[in-house]
Amino acid sequence: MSTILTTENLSLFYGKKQALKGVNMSFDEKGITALIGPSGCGKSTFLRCLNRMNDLIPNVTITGEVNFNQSNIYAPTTDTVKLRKEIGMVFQQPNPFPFSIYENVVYGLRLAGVRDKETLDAAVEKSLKQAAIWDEVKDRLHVNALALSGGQQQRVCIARVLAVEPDIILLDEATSALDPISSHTIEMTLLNLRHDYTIITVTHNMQQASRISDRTAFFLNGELIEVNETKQIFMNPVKQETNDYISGRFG
Ligand SMILES: Nc1ncnc2c1ncn2[C@@H]1O[C@H](COP(=O)(O)OP(=O)(O)OP(=O)(O)O)[C@@H](O)[C@H]1O
Repeated sequence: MSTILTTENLSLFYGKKQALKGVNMSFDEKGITALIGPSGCGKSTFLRCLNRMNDLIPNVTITGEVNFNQSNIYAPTTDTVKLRKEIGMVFQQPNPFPFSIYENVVYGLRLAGVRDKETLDAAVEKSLKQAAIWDEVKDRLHVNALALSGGQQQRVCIARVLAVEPDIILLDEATSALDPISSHTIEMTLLNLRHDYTIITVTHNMQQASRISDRTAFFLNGELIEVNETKQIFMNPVKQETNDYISGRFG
């Protein structure tokens, strides 16, 4: 299996406060990695570093490297719009644009200048099928996406990311605002997508991490404490802190 993404000595400061401390981590192509750890340990901060979403926050200083396909995404020449297509992101709160389902899905393609209706139609069908929502919406593609349920909106957001054919999908607590049935549907969707995409997901839900992820990384106070196959992390962690966390001693 080949490595798609690595972080090297990655640190991040919000003003003077250090939120990430020299994180070294590598991600193989395909499969799901879950990032777990107590509130405030830096999981979301780390995730946002992977496609430069922290650039949008004032007073942030980042040191170290994030290498994607062998080049550092923090190089001044990086095209961040292109980067965020290659490394797409799904957020905690479903955030469809106030347009039709169809226009949400083709948004990135239109921005990239795609105009051909057949190409756009095909992308809509393919992405909505991949996001496991095609059957529910195929007869109302021109309805406003905001009219859908939260779980459906989140799957439209996943389809919007998929439409631009990313290599990596980042999810920041993407099911935590949803009801259990919608969460389950998204989990099933991710389990199908893991064969074709590299998926990195922040979750507070340890059952979810153990159900869906291939690898799990445990963070504490801005440090990566341990990363390994999910079974190993939950059954036989190497570090005492990991053991304490997964056995519910803190967090
Ligand atoms: N925009 C920001 N400005 C200043 N400090 C921030 C900002 N975002 C996060 N932090 C701080 O950085 C630390 C790490 O936060 P982060 O949100 O990455 O943790 P987390 O593990 O994802 O937490 P949670 O599970 O609660 O979402 C926390 O102390 C947090 O207060």
